[in-house]
Amino acid sequence: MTTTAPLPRTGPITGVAAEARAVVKTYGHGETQVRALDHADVTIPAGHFTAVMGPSGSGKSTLVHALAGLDTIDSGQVLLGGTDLTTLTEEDRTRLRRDRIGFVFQSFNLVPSLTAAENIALPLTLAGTRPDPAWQTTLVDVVGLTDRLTHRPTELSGGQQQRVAVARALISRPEIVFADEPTGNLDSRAGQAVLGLLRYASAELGQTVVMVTHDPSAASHADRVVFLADGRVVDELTDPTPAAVLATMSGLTQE
Ligand SMILES: Nc1ncnc2c1ncn2[C@@H]1O[C@H](COP(=O)(O)OP(=O)(O)OP(=O)(O)O)[C@@H](O)[C@H]1O
Repeated sequence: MTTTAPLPRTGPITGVAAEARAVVKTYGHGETQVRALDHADVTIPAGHFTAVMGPSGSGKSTLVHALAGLDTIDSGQVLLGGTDLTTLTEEDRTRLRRDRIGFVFQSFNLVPSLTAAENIALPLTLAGTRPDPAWQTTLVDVVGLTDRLTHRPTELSGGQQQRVAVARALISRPEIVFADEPTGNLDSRAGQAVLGLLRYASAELGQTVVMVTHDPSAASHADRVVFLADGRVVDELTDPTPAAVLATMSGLTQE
């Protein structure tokens, strides 16, 4: 990662980027019904790097999908900036995701037929706009892909593909970037590089980042970790260390 020049902040570093209020989400019906979120409350501060942890099945993905407008909820409120997502139509949510949110997935989700440069620019291409050349150059430099821009995903390592995905998530300077297990398919060195980038995006660019992870060491890169159990936020840590995250996780029980 090249960090020579100071970079412009992408947004405010104070205030609230997103909020879930008393969110309930159930799947299925009758006896097979599962309450994935059970009055979950969380506040995501703008410009911070927040990690979401919790035992398997505690509702992490469901919470992040609700915050990102990927899924509807049964009751409660989800706010992104000043927008209440629960009042939006499907079409408006789709547009909001495209225009205001960046995503990084465990499985990279790059378009195989496009080069790294084209993948990075894709959110803007889809929105009918073009990247700001200076910002694109800066991002490509930050993620260390300057000499890989004409490569297609199959010609890149997993770590390089995920760095393309991080640049793609940042290219439109979204209000919030959601990363769902971004290091889950990477070896530890490539994982460290991706975590370093997310941390850099937040600390140096003012980017709000929310990351779901199972890994205490990954979570310790965040400013704050929120812990879910049984569909609710039950604890949080500020300036986490891997040991503190592990200790908190050990104290959580899941049916
Ligand atoms: N589409 C679905 N249909 C039915 N049940 C679901 C669905 N998605 C999630 N669930 C259930 O909701 C609960 C919460 O799931 P969720 O994926 O949010 O948990 P998680 O904490 O992200 O788990 P993991 O760490 O294993 O990925 C689980 O009991 C899960 O089985």
